[in-house]
Amino acid sequence: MSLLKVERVHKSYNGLQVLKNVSLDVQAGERHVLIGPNGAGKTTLFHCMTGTLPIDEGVVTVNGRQISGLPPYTAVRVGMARTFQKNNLFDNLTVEENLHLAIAACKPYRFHFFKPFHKYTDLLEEAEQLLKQWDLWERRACVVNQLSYGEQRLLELLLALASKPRLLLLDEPTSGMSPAETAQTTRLMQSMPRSITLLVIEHDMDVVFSIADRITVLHHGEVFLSGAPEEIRRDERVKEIYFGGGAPLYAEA
Ligand SMILES: Nc1ncnc2c1ncn2[C@@H]1O[C@H](COP(=O)(O)OP(=O)(O)OP(=O)(O)O)[C@@H](O)[C@H]1O
Repeated sequence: MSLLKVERVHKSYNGLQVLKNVSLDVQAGERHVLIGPNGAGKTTLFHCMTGTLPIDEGVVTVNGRQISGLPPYTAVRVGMARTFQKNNLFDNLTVEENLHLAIAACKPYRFHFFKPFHKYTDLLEEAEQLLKQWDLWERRACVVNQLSYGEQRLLELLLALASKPRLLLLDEPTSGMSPAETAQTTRLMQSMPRSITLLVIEHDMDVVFSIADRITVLHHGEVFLSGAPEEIRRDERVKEIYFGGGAPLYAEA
């Protein structure tokens, strides 16, 4: 069953056409990875899907509900969450405080000035569970600007999970990470329940082929090819697009 449908989307920046007739179908539970050279239009497509940028033409639906042409909070309401290439964290707050804010933002709370924070037990328990589940419990009292870049990116992923999304869009989740952090983030994506559908922009081919059920290649703003990982791996034209041919897209086991 299709969860996300992008149909014939066009987008230009000041006359420069960046997306041309892009269609994409992401099945519920799928791990769908979007690849393509720098400037192919991948992040722009995320912006268009989430309503961060208006699209010129086309339709985006989640679970049959049209979200294109509507404000970004509509995407959140239908269960979409995303991370960005750059972190959007509160640098001077702790890991735990950032998470508390993210959880609170998704709840219909009315905070009471005289109610001590420790009385919001469901919120605190939810934060504890997420921190333990995703290996950030030991780092909960650290101020964000004391974390490594990789830990900050991991925290941002955790904040996206706090909204209990059914569709999670990750924009280059491993960029700038050490090999150990990349491995940890890959494991995290692999271990997410299938109730969360993943659409991931990724350049690291080891990560791509470790997580993908399906891969879509974007090139010059158009869908060049969409298929199973094996199909993409063997396609000479995809190698050509990425590396000018020659090098393998992914080391054969
Ligand atoms: N705000 C903007 N105004 C004008 N042009 C833009 C803007 N944002 C992106 N572009 C251009 O649109 C094209 C697609 O950019 P986009 O960031 O979507 O590509 P990408 O595939 O995500 O690249 P990367 O892998 O480097 O992140 C590029 O030519 C880029 O220079």
